[in-house]
Amino acid sequence: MSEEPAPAANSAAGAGGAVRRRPRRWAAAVGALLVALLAVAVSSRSFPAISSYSRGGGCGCPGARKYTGMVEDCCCDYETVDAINEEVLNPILQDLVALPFFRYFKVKLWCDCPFWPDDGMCRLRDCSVCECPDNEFPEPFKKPYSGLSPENMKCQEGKPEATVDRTLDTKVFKGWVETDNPWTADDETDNGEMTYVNLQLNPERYTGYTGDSARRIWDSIYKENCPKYPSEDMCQEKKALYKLISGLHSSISVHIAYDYLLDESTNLWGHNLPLLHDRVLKYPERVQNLYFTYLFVLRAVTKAADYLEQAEYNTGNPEEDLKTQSLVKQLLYNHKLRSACPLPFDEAKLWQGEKGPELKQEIQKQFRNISAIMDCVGCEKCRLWGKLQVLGLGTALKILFSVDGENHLNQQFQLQRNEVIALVNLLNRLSESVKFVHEKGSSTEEIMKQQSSSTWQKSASKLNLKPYSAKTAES
Ligand SMILES: Cc1cc2nc3c(=O)[nH]c(=O)nc-3n(C[C@H](O)[C@H](O)[C@H](O)COP(=O)(O)OP(=O)(O)OC[C@H]3O[C@@H](n4cnc5c(N)ncnc54)[C@H](O)[C@@H]3O)c2cc1C
Repeated sequence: MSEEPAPAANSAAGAGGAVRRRPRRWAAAVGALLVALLAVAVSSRSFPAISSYSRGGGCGCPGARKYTGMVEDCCCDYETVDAINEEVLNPILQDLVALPFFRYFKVKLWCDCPFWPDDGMCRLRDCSVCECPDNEFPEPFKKPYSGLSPENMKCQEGKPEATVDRTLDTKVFKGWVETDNPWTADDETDNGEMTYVNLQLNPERYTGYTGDSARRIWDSIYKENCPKYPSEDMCQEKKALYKLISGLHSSISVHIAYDYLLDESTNLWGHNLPLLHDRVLKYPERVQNLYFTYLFVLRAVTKAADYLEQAEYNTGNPEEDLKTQSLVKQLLYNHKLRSACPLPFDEAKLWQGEKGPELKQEIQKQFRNISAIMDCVGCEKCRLWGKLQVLGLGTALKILFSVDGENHLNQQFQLQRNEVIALVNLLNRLSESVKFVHEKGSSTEEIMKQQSSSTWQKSASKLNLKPYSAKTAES
């Protein structure tokens, strides 16, 4: 696997503006215009259906797939992942996460960073999370009448003054237990500081969180907790941890590109395909790691099928709850999925050597650290999704590695309600990323190849504008 080149300065991210800088309106306008032009160029092209896309020639001819064959270290190929994702998994997951059981996530949002002082670097309203009033929860989640007016019944983004009652009714957790997850920092049992968030009202997208603060988080994760050694020096297990984090990172970048603030002055949101290219597509390894993480989490979900099938999905709304149960079953036992990709990832190959138990403890500690670092993310919405997705990964790790001698889940195996919510939402996020990369990947790459600096110069001269430079900005 090739080493990644040093990161280039990202013009697309620059168009969104750096943290704490005054926006340079004309530069932002040109940037937004170019992004919008590219988005139109790409979206006006016709995209073949999965089957013809998969059939592209294997000789570098137009239409050939860039990613073919087995996803590295997994047991399923790219073509199958794309087809199954689009036809089966993505539609089920999209419906599932919109249902009451899966849309409320319990999270401690205001946390002290255990490693360095908080340096909130978020500049957008979209960075902050809408915490939902207690009376928006499903019936069994409710505490007795709270006296809030009907206006407060809906969670409204951008209303930081909205009263949030954080009292929780422990009956909510009926049938669900509070158990420790050895893979994550112990966040779940401390109910007093938890709040419920409606994930549907807080989509993961561009927030403007960037610069030193974000960089420090990723640096600390990669350098201290899952370094990428040269392949030959890296054992399977450490390689898997690196790939999981890198795959998650790719997915976060894809979501930023998918839902980006193209023009702040008109509040225009849309796809930022140059950003997708610069942060993900340009590095094949990042795409590969995204597919790896998706298959890893999918394997965890299917491995826990018996447990998840029998879990209680009670929110006090029988119709919605029945739908939840039915969709969970469709997800777990879909025959197309089971026959096309019966074992997405083979976890039995890990921890086999003499040093297996020792290694497991070491990697568990590193992952717990990564989970604790999420408290240092300086943007509330990024922290919410960072915490949810790291908990989802921790849950996948717990499922895959809580096994008896026969590699079945051991008898005492239990999941918390929040772990199940995190796991399914994470799978949905990854599924969305895989879908977007599959749909837009090759055309974006093709256009980016053709797009040279001359395009920029042409567009800039038409508008009688020059590309951004510090000098012109100051003058
Ligand atoms: C937990 C977390 C959640 C976030 N959520 C959001 C969000 O919801 N919305 C938002 O707008 N911003 C979010 N951010 C910020 C976002 O991830 C970027 O850090 C930010 O946009 C700046 O991007 P960048 O181009 O500097 O590179 P970054 O994405 O910060 O990457 C830093 C460095 O890591 C390496 N790298 C990048 N991608 C990969 C990969 N896939 N695998 C391996 N190495 C890689 C590269 O060397 C790169 O230079 C989040 C950050 C964190 C830490």
